[in-house]
Amino acid sequence: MTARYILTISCPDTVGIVAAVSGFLAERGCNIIDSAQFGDRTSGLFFLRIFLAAPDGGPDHAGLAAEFGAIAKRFGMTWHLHDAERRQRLLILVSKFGHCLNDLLYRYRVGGLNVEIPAIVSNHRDFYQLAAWHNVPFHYLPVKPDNKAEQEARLWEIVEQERIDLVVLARYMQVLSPELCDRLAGRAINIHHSFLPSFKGAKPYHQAFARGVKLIGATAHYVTSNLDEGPIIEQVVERVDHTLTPDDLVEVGRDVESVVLARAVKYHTEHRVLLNGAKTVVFR
Ligand SMILES: Nc1nc2c(c(=O)[nH]1)N[C@@H](CN(C=O)c1ccc(C(=O)N[C@@H](CCC(=O)O)C(=O)O)cc1)CN2
Repeated sequence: MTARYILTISCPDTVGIVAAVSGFLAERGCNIIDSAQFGDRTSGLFFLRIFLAAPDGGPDHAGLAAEFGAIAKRFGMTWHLHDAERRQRLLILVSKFGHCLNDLLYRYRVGGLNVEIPAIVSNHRDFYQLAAWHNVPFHYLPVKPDNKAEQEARLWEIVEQERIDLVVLARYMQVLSPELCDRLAGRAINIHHSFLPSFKGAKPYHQAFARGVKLIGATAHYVTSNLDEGPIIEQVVERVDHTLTPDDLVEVGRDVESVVLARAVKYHTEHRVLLNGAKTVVFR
């Protein structure tokens, strides 16, 4: 079967990057199936994503990567050559609200996400049966006032034991420590139930009700030690009005949160998201 890869690149912007990369691929008989690029004039950085097919009998993954090194060095690239067929391994974290977890598990079941989900972790037992129904191991890791470090150590053990690529905070209502955020930098995505930067922290729907907004939304972002400040991957808004109570806003928000988180997980696991400082470039 023809090997397919996704090449992602970021580097200082200059003339000749696309020509050099496409020339490298053409010389090796690689076919470009899809390509997208962006030059950020503010940061002076260039971003490129190429979905490619390599010829049978040509260089394998390691061979292509080794040969690409010279070009990468010439342009000072941060780059990755991903196996397009490889399913990323997800760890889903959840607390008491299960709509995002339920949505992700259904998309996984019907093949809407090219991933594996070897584990779910929760600080509550509420979704033990949902996990069992989907045949996904469930780990109950309660958080008490004096056990945060031990709880996070056990969480990290699961990340390592299950060879986790991406941690998804699907309404996980515990703040991760700076140490864990550093270990999971660029591979932990949280769904915040507001249209950031509005209404950070806990209870954003009550804040929205009190403010009388006409639009509410949800934001998927990478997790950093600065609460709700991580690079944004996806946002969606929905119109609301004066007739809706806080509980009504929570209900409207459930659907928006589920869609936003699922899109962000899909974009990340398809290597469509590149970090650009405190922001992202998303090749949708
Ligand atoms: N390091 C980070 N950890 C988490 C983030 C983040 O951005 N950086 N996002 C949160 C999710 N979240 C909002 O989206 C959020 C969750 C929880 C809280 C909070 O104040 N939690 C209290 C405990 C609440 C409880 O026990 O129910 C706390 O941790 O003291 C604020 C925002 C996920 N983690």
